Amino acid sequence: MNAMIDTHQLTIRYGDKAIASEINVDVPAGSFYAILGENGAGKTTFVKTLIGKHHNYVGNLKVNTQAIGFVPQFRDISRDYPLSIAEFVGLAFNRGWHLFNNQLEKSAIHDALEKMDLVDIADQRLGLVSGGQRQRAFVAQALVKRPELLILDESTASLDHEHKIQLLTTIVRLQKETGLTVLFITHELNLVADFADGFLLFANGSVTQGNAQALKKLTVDMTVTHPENEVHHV
Ligand SMILES: Nc1ncnc2c1ncn2[C@@H]1O[C@H](COP(=O)(O)OP(=O)(O)OP(=O)(O)O)[C@@H](O)[C@H]1O
Repeated sequence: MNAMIDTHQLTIRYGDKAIASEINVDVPAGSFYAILGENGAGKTTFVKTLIGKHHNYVGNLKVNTQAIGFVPQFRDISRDYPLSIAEFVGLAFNRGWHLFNNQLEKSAIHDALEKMDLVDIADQRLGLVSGGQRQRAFVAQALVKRPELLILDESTASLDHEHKIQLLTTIVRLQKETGLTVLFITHELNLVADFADGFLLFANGSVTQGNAQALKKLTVDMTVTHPENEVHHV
């Protein structure tokens, strides 16, 4: 299968300090990969490198698409945020606050809203909807330009269990139906162990790649260590 992401002896740094060294990974196109590791292990820096926002690295990095949707970890949306969900999703076209989207853009916005099950509430203000609906809107905005690679940075972290499952189910359905490649940064192995095709584990300055079976084993091992059932320290 074609690789979506392919690295060879990739070392990512801040200044002179290596955050992750000699990374050799190969993420197949169309797969769902969990990105795992403790706080500060380098996951976010790795994805910033993939999307071209972090340039301090040596070695080889190939990302086989320019069409990348990224949902960052933190977004400050207060209750008085003025835009509706549809307007927020339309910001992907970068027209600032005056939203005059053309027909093609409008249809792409509608598509993204549909994919994330947001059509019925598209006119509601983003600041006033539930946390789960807001996360879906963030993902919809990342989908507007029809990416081939979708990267989510802890998108389920703030949600209750039911909404975590709902969001993930939608994303996995999209991945299967459209051949999207998904990188999902998470601390919750239990959440992804049943359907991820593989994982990249950031630990001790290096990265280990594993398949679905290895992820299940890792999850069992970690759940024994962390009986609260949510794994925060890999
Ligand atoms: N702008 C920066 N300058 C210098 N060092 C940084 C900068 N941003 C992050 N770091 C360091 O790089 C390391 C990796 O951080 P990164 O945010 O990539 O980790 P992470 O695995 O995404 O963590 P988390 O799970 O907390 O989001 C950390 O040690 C962090 O302190």
